[in-house]
Amino acid sequence: MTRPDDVLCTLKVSLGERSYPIHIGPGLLGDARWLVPHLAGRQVMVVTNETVAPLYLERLKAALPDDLTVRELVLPDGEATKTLESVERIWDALLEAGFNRRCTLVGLGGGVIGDMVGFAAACYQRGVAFVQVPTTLLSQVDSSVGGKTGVNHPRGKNMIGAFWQPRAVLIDTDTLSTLPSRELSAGLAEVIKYGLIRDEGFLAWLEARMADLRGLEPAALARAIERSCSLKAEIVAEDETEQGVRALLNLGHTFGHAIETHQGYGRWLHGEAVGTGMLMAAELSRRLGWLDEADVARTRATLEAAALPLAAPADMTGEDFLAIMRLDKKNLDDRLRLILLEGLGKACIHDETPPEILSRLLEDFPRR
Ligand SMILES: NC(=O)c1ccc[n+]([C@@H]2O[C@H](COP(=O)([O-])OP(=O)(O)OC[C@H]3O[C@@H](n4cnc5c(N)ncnc54)[C@H](O)[C@@H]3O)[C@@H](O)[C@H]2O)c1
Ligand SMILES: O=C(O)C(=O)C[C@@H](O)[C@H](O)[C@H](O)COP(=O)(O)O
Ligand SMILES: [Zn+2]
Repeated sequence: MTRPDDVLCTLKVSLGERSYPIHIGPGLLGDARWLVPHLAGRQVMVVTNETVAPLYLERLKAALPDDLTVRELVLPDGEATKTLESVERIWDALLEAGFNRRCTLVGLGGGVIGDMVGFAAACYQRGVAFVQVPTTLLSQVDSSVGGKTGVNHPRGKNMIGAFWQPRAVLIDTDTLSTLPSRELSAGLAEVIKYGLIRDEGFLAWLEARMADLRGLEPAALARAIERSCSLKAEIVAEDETEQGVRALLNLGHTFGHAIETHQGYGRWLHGEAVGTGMLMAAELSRRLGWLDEADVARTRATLEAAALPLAAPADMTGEDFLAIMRLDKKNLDDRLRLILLEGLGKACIHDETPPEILSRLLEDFPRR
């Protein structure tokens, strides 16, 4: 049994009058004290997938008191299942169980589950409570925090969704012990993102500790999760609905989402596409005169140390990129808005990239 003081830390996401906690530590999943205070009423629907269920569902359910009505829904796995049809299955299950407005949805899994459960909660009976229990590194450092929820459309990532904040985020660091190494690397891409956009010191720390992180060294992982969540919480508190600074969290995503969409959801992991996209953003920043060769080399080396791909798909042309990038949610009117780097640790929103410089980058960036 985990004692409360075993929790490594609790952070807070402050949103005006509202706030919610992010609890980070080993063993949280199986301890009622972290989940039960955040339930809205007596009805609980735990939504997970077929990979995570055999690993963690029983442990989570065992922590819930017997006098609650608990239902579970186990969805298929994979980015290709992040669809409205999957969300409809959640709504069907809630209605079938007769759940009302005081129910709570619990998303147990990676970002795909978390994004869908959050969206289901945002819409069910016009909005019910939900709690994020993220089990991948990517979901622990990024998707579980901040309230972006939704599903993909064949024409673009996360095109249908809502801002809907969880009541709490419970990060059980023990769950990372079962994560495949490719998924760990994908999560490291979003961790590196925080260093690149906002914290050069953290980037330097990541360069020094990358081997420990890939080796699942507990203290290194805890520090990476805590710093990432705290940077994300700070940005979301400043700009909940992406009117300004929150767009910086999209570094690498305009290119990365284009790769995911073009290749078919699931072929590239989100973190892999974002890693390549961040290198594209760094190279574009260099061509605009903001970064020097050494900055780009450092970005490339950090991504390489995390075992992330460094080249775009061989079958994707510059025009393929542009066609999808034109639909990006950050764009205003007909202007492409990109997140670029004025320096390492300093990102900016840019909507004046000369089209010929962008097109050349999209054509001559390495392919694999
Ligand atoms: N809402 C946001 O702010 C936000 C931020 C970043 C990413 N995202 C979204 O998150 C998704 C990517 O999330 P992800 O990388 O977690 O992918 P994912 O949810 O597909 O999980 C990755 C894989 O790991 C498995 N898995 C999960 N936990 C495990 C564990 N502990 N042990 C073993 N296997 C485990 C999953 O079943 C899946 O096969 C994308 O759809 C992306 O768009 C959203
Ligand atoms: O929280 C945010 O804001 C982010 O942009 C985090 C991203 O890592 C994440 O992939 C997000 O889902 C992308 O959002 P989108 O609005 O570009 O779909
Ligand atoms: Zn992302």
